[in-house]
Amino acid sequence: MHPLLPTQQSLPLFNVAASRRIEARALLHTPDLMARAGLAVAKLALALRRGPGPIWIVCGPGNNGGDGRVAEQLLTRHGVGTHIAATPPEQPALVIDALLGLGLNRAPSADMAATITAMQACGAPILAVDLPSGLLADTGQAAGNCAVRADHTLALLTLKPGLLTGEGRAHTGQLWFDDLGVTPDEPPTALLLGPPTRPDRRPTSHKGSHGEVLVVGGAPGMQGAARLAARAALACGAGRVYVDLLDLAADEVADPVRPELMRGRLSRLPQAVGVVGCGAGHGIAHDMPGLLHTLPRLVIDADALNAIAADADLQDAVRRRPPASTVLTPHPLEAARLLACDVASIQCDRLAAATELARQLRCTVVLKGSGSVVASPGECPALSGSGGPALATAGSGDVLAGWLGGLWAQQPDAPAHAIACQGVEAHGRAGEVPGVLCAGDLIDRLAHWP
Ligand SMILES: NC(=O)C1=CN([C@@H]2O[C@H](COP(=O)(O)OP(=O)(O)OC[C@H]3O[C@@H](n4cnc5c(N)ncnc54)[C@H](OP(=O)(O)O)[C@@H]3O)[C@@H](O)[C@H]2O)[C@@H](O)CC1
Ligand SMILES: Nc1ncnc2c1ncn2[C@@H]1O[C@H](COP(=O)(O)OP(=O)(O)O)[C@@H](O)[C@H]1O
Repeated sequence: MHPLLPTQQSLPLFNVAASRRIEARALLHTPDLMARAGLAVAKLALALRRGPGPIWIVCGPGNNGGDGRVAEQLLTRHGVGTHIAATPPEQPALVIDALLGLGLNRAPSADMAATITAMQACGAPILAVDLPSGLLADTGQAAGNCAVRADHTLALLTLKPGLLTGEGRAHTGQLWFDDLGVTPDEPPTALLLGPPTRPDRRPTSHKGSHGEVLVVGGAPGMQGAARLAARAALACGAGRVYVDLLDLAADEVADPVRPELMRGRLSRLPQAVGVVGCGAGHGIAHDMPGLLHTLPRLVIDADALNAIAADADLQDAVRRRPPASTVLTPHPLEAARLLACDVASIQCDRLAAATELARQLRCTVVLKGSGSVVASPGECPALSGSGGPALATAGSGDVLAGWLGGLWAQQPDAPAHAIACQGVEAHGRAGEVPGVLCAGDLIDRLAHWP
């Protein structure tokens, strides 16, 4: 067994209803699923325990608790000290959280909440069985005020989306997976993104082979955002990158730090990939009809999203664009504006929110944040398990938009969904560093990744 992330391949994710169906069919020919689950838990517990103390196993009323009890029997048979109770032993070497799993259907009862608090306070590392108790498998939200913050989570039978999006990453710790020898026999609810690829660069290629990007944004005082996007597109390998800085005199340089970048205008670059909205302010609303009408491939971010949210005609213009030609990259607040709701409504079910926005505007949506979601009409939604708080800094979203533009310039025939999946995963993996990653440094890491 090894930690799941970063994944070496794309993996299917299943919500509660699908996991239940898969489990029911598997039990017909594999009745010892719980024995397999308990064995997997016991093996991992042996590897993770710290110190000579007993392993504290907290078992709930359902099959999640059943997995814990099987693990307890196996560990005892192996000569390992165990303690099954709602209260801790002296100096436990590990806590196995088998209180609540897939069957969580309401906020934990007061007794359970007290046990969760005791697990958290006992000082030993916590291994959650299948799901951290109190975390909803479909959405990654806590069902009540408290959910276990595990150091490790061993997902069993299926991987659930809530382990990876919403608050999931804050509760699961290191993620492990055992499929219990069962191959899922139905389509996934979503896909966990595998390693991203980069476009080939043929030995005989020239800059004209790698496409053009036009970044439109950068109102006065916010030019950095547009420049970050343009630098990211350049670092990604786009052949030529132009910047249309709003309200900057036409003879000023695009970017004093990167002389490779050029000034450009929509009228001269009707075939470029547009990356629009980064640091654009309200002024971008005026340019949006022309950009939406003209450019064959568009990545729309930040203020351009706000302009669309505020204008039904622009929303219609987005919907009328050819299929698979538009990517929107909202963070949760921008998504809330586009769906006319609040951030909590977006975050309480990120997969559903991204899918609904993609349906309404008939385009690809990247809902950013921990566990970014890529949703497009007619596609299985994708979830990224990559990225982390090092990316929670101004400008990292501009870098993503520019990187997507750079990828698309080099792969003009690729559909929006494929570009978004490649870019989101590359951006997340490049952003996995301790501490904080400034946006400019993120571009360097992306350029040299993998
Ligand atoms: N079957 C197998 O072979 C396999 C099973 N597997 C394992 O089974 C797990 C799923 O088991 P499960 O369906 O029994 O659900 P589980 O999470 O144990 O909880 C249900 C119980 O909790 C209760 N309850 C719910 N919410 C509550 C709350 N807030 N506060 C208090 N109580 C609450 C609920 O009560 P009720 O709603 O009925 O009142 C019910 O009694 C899965 O996660 C995995 O670990 C896998 O290893 C694969 C093989
Ligand atoms: N905690 C986190 N975990 C994973 N990714 C994150 C986290 N915080 C931020 N990010 C990523 O960083 C980027 C931030 O984008 P955005 O909010 O638009 O910032 P800005 O507008 O400042 O560029 C998104 O791609 C988002 O997914």
